[in-house]
Amino acid sequence: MLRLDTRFLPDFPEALKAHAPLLEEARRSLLAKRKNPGSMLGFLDLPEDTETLREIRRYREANPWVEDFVLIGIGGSALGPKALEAAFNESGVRFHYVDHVEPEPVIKLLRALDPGKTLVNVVSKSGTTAETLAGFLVFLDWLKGALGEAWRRHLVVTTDPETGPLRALAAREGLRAFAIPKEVGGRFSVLSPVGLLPLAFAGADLEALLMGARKANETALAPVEESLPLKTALLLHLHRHLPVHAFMVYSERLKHLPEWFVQLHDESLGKRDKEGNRVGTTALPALGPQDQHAQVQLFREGPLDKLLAMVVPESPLEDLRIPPAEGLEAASYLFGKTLFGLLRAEAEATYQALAEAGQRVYALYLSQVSPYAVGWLLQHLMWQTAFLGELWGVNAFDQPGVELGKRLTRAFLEAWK
Ligand SMILES: O=P(O)(O)OC[C@H]1O[C@](O)(CO)[C@@H](O)[C@@H]1O
Repeated sequence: MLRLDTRFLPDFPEALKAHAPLLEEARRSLLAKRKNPGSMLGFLDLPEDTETLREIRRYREANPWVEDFVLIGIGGSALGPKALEAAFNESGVRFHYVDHVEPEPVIKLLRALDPGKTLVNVVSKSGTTAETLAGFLVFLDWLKGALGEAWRRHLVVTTDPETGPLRALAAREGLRAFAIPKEVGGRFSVLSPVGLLPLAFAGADLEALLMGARKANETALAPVEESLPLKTALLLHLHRHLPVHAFMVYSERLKHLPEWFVQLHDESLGKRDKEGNRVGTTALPALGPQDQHAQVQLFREGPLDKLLAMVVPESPLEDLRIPPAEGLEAASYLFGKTLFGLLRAEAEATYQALAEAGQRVYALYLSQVSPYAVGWLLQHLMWQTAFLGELWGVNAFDQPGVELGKRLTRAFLEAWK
């Protein structure tokens, strides 16, 4: 269950009424694109794809020997699985993310792994990303060297259904490959095999995750006053003059979720609009309670240049009572309380303190950090982003601004050889 709280934004209900026609139009124009090839709205259909889910389950069951899972991918090809696996790993399979090109951690990982118990999953929609290909080449060589002809069983590819170098390699070598549907872009791919395959090895409840995402689809299509993603999109739209959008999550298990959100928000919405104006707000990742001791000072007394979203769980799956101890009277206010009670109190206190400071802040309450609620939250945020693309007049599904850096990297590598 996901619930929006805007109690510190008393002007919001009026604004929602006033902007209902604008929101209706944004939704209508988004959905009108749905059937156009290249509209990249395939993420809306992923929660219904039970066939892919079955295929992934069968693959997982056929490979019970996996003890270490190495995911090689970057950006949208890594951030979603990383966020979800950290929250829902029930299997004890160890996960390693090669979403960088720093040699020392790669060498350390290669030395620690047993190739016979390792599954390498290379994930890239395009199949051309330099960091991913570099990591893949290193691991491919390692698998071949250690396992001889058996290397194929230790490699699984997640890529475009038809095109790209990884798809071609998989076809030539007869490798097991899963498809990221054509109409699904990297940062919208967490509920495709990009996320589902690693999560199957993590033993997460994939059904519940997708069920939550289906609920988000339902609320996105609901009348404006009940449509959660239209409402949060409006909150961001009304505050677009504030340069920073802090996304603060009160859950250790969801500690990587803000990183996933940063890519979703910044890469989708930070661009030129149709008139050539620079558009976008900067998502700032924050974690509670840790960032109460790092960023909240700035949030309280620094510039009033932020819209803050706080993601707060309402109940724990399990809780732990804080025991008393003699001689530590300074902590007596904690005795007998629970860890979750403290977490909730801290989230509430920060929420109120930020509102009192004059920051614009709202909360998204998660019934629990469960696959269902988190699946709902992820799909909700993808809808929010797609709606904002309409409201801000930008294509939320491309990323022209990252191409020059890629071309220059290649030029430097060639010049330096
Ligand atoms: O999945 P790919 O094609 O390797 O891309 C990885 C990431 O690189 C980008 O294309 C550009 O940063 C992202 O949009 C994407 O998530």
